[in-house]
Amino acid sequence: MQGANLVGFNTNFLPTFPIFKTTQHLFCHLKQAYPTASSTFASMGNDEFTTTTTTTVRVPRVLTVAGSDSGAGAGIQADMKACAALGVYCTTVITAVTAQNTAGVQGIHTVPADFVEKQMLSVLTDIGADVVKTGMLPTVDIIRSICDVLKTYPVTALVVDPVLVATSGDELAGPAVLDVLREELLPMADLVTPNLPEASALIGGENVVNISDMREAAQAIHALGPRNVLVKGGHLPGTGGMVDVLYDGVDWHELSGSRVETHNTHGTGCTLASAIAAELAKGHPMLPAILAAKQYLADTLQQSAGLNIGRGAQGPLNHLYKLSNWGKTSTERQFKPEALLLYAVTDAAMNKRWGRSTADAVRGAIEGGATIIQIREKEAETGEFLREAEASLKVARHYGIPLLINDRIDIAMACDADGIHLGQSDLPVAQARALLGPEKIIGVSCKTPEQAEKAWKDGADYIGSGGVYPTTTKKDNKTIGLDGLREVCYGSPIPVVAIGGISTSNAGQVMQEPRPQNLKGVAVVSALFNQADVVASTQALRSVLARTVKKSSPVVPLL
Ligand SMILES: Nc1ncnc2c1ncn2[C@@H]1O[C@H](COP(=O)(O)OP(=O)(O)OP(=O)(O)O)[C@@H](O)[C@H]1O
Ligand SMILES: Cc1ncc(CO)c(N)n1
Ligand SMILES: [Mg+2]
Repeated sequence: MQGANLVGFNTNFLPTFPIFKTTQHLFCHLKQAYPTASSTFASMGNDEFTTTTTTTVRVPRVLTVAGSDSGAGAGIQADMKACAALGVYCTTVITAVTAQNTAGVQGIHTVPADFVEKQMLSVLTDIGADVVKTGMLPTVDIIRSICDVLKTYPVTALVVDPVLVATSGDELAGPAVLDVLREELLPMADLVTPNLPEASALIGGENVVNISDMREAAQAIHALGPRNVLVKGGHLPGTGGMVDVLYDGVDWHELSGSRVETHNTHGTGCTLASAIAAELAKGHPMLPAILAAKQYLADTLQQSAGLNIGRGAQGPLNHLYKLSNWGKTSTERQFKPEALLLYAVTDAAMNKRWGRSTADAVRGAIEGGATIIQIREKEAETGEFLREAEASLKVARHYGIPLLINDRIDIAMACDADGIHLGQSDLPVAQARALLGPEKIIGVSCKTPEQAEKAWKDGADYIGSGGVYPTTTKKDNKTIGLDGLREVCYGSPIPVVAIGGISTSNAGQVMQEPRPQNLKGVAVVSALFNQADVVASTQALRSVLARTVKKSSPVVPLL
């Protein structure tokens, strides 16, 4: 993940943005931020909210006035998805229907200005909008209609993305609209977001090809009336960093981030402008809104880099990657029950005793044939645990072996581990799933069939069951024996890994036939890590398992 860094941040900036235009608006935004607050706000004369203690949730609203992209990468479709991803309700006024895909624009059908106005009135007289964002505005009449409507129904902020040309190079609005854009719409805007060619067109055709040009262009566009100008650097030559230049009438801010190597950049401009509109609608001031939007765009670009949608040069983003992570569902990252065959659980004290780091222990176990790793850390402080987890994850990723974190969901999330292992008294599975999303692996320790059934119903991916034999690794741990293990296996259909006192001498017994079909392997600590040679100890256990679990062996090759 890379973030947007701010160069030359000026603290005078924040109060100059008129996000809270009236006291009334301030109350609205406070109410928005604290939707469960009761009638305090109402008693301050704000009749927009209920006067009883009933909770009313006021949803932040963005109205996008833009063109439809049939390929759904840019335009109205990008705007809706970006707003949805950021938790904002997005209404849509369509100015043109484009026949468009990842290769370019094949046709444009413009909506008559009076019908654009009709759509705007439908939205504004009923649902209303906190922020209006404009995109493709193909005719002078459409721009004039929008200005007229906005004069009658003013909003908290107006974000203008002066779309002239698509990423593909196709023209979306001719030079005919430039004058009315400059003279009528831009003076009403709180923010205008031209890319380099658009900045150049707005200032009369002078080239904008480097940061110094971007600064000058931003200032010249600011002189046309908008409160803030963000000149986007997506088209800057070179492969290094990405810089957008923001000018607020007083200072320039260079907002930098790293370039994501991807051809999936169709609609980045629309996405950025609507994400800014969404953050403004939530009540954030201009600069924080832009920074938050850039972070969202950077994360989305990163998450979409490997997607393969369409045959054209510029593919779309997965705006909703938090809901559906296409990059992961379609690859080997999905949990495979066979990965439980030889489950290595690290022990910090043991590693310390043998003078090895957790990452070295993990490497040894993987090289010896471990098929999944869990980092279990009972003593370390959070920062140290995270560093150990990150170093171990690097090793595990190198070998393509999943790595889970014991108990600590914060660590698992911070290092983007493959999942988490939870005990009965840890975070409930449902909450862990809500935090980690559908793709991460969640395992739960169970001693009884009832617990196993619950883990399954709550959405766990696997069960760890034991102690099968007495163990010294876990204090006060009840031994359930082989019979207890079998009962747990029959308690649910999800895969089970046996744990507790297992070594080369008894692993064969645990896995012997007849065996419940969902018993997939053994989890071990001491058998691997309380040994002088982790690789050799793991290899020894792996060959015992290979003899008993023949069918599983080919799935995870012995390294
Ligand atoms: N490959 C990339 N990696 C990181 N950030 C990018 C990349 N491409 C674009 N951006 C960022 O995306 C935003 C939009 O950039 P750009 O200048 O390409 O807008 P645009 O031409 O209006 O986009 P479009 O018309 O395709 O919607 C900018 O903040 C830019 O820095
Ligand atoms: C409809 C539409 N709006 C904006 C853009 C800018 O990318 C596009 N390609 N299509
Ligand atoms: Mg654009």
